[in-house]
Amino acid sequence: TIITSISKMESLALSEKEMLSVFQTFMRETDDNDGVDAIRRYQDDIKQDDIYSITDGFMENPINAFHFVKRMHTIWGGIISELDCDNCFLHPPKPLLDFQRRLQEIDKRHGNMIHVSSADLSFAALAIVRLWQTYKLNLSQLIQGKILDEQTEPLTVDEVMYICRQLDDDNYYYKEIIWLQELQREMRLSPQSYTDTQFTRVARQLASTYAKAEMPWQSVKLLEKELSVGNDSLSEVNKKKIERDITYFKQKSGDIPMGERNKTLSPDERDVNKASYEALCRGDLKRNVKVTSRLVCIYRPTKLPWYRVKEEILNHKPRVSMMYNVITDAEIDFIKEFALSKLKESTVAGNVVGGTTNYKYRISQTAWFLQTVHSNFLKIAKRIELITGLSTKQFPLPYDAEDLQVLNYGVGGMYEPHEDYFGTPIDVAPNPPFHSAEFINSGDREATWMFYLSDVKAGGATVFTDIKATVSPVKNSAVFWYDIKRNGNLDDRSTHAGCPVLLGSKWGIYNYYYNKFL
Ligand SMILES: O=C(O)CCC(=O)C(=O)O
Ligand SMILES: [Fe+2]
Repeated sequence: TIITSISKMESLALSEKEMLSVFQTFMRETDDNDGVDAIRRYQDDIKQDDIYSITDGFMENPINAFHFVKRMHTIWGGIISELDCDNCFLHPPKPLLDFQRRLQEIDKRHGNMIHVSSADLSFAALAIVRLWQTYKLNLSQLIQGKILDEQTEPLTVDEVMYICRQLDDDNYYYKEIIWLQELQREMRLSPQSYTDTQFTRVARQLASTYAKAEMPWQSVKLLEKELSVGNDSLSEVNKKKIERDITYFKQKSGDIPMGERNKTLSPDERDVNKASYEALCRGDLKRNVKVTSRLVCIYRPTKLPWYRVKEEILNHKPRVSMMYNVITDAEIDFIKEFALSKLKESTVAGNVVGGTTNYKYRISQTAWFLQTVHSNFLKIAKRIELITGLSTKQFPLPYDAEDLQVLNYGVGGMYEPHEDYFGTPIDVAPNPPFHSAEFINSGDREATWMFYLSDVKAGGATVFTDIKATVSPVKNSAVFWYDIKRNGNLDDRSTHAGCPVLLGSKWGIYNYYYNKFL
């Protein structure tokens, strides 16, 4: 899926401009008598201004990204499925075949990305909810297209309803109700901007959600209110629909004794469990002064007398440090460019779930590189070795260091709390991209190094959930920590996460070093 990398989406936006131009050619070469109206009709949906307004950084705003994914899926996806329809055109005219061929060329040139699926759209919608929840965004502003101080196109009623349906599919009724109520409130502030059918749809969805949350008497109440408020403006058809719903929900309420109609809404268990992690992501948790008063910055010596690194010690047990100015802008530019076309969906590593993608858990794309792939990679591996004192040897086998992973996060991209160690010997159940031969006798991941290749405008911190530390990405720096104790035991205080990216495109290079204990 495309939404797992912001930078991939930026490339896709370039393809869209080319798609528009071949569509325009198709429009010029055909007319109403060619029997291709099914495609020509899309002319009205395509807003050239929207396509041309995409400039640098556009996709770094999740609302923009959502609008874009929606357009790619519904409009371009619609055109593509018309073109791919085998029985629709018995004698396809030449311009149609040309159009089809040109789109395929664009697709091929840009890495086969132009098919944006309904799954992409659903993930983008859920990303908006995740960001709202994690960063406690103001929902009214969010619906109006505003995140922090960035204003963009508002979410349409359709889009909010779509987001609500995604919540519904996952049984997140509490959140769905909050969203629907906010939407209803927005709409009532300027009723003239909406149709009575829109009001009816929102009210009926809200009623149905209340019923699913086992409060059908609330469904009755709010629909009755909708009838009285909208009395003059509702069409007969919509009134009928609402009346029918009222009868239905009254029946449902009938089964529930009056005394038991005091249920109130409460947040979903799944969200309650995440509250402290989310507070860390916002930087809202204060650490114990006993711990923080012992934290210092040092010039960390290396084997080279003239090379010292600015180290900010963020925690002692286990040691977690930020290292400043350890990669140059030139190296960063090279590596991003080098990695972009090789990015693939990130998998969740480990012996148990190894090699699987899980979009509830991790939303990013990764490219893996041997150090020898280019001198720049070898150079940064050597630098890490110099600074940490850990061996980064890859050959001869076994590895002391894994391949370098270049990573770019997606829309609302994150990596939920986890440990980097495997906990069991890696050669037991190796999974791609791990190859058994390289890891036999390597041991387990004992330390993690992560370069930040970008600043992140908002969100995207690396947080340690046990020691309660929040590390905000700073371009050119790196965070370094130990996952295994000196005695070789796994250190469960190393649990950490990459928080959802709110605004920006987060890039990193990750590297893991092996002990020989297991
Ligand atoms: O991106 C981050 O901040 C954390 C990533 C991480 O923990 C990992 O890739 O293992
Ligand atoms: Fe990690």
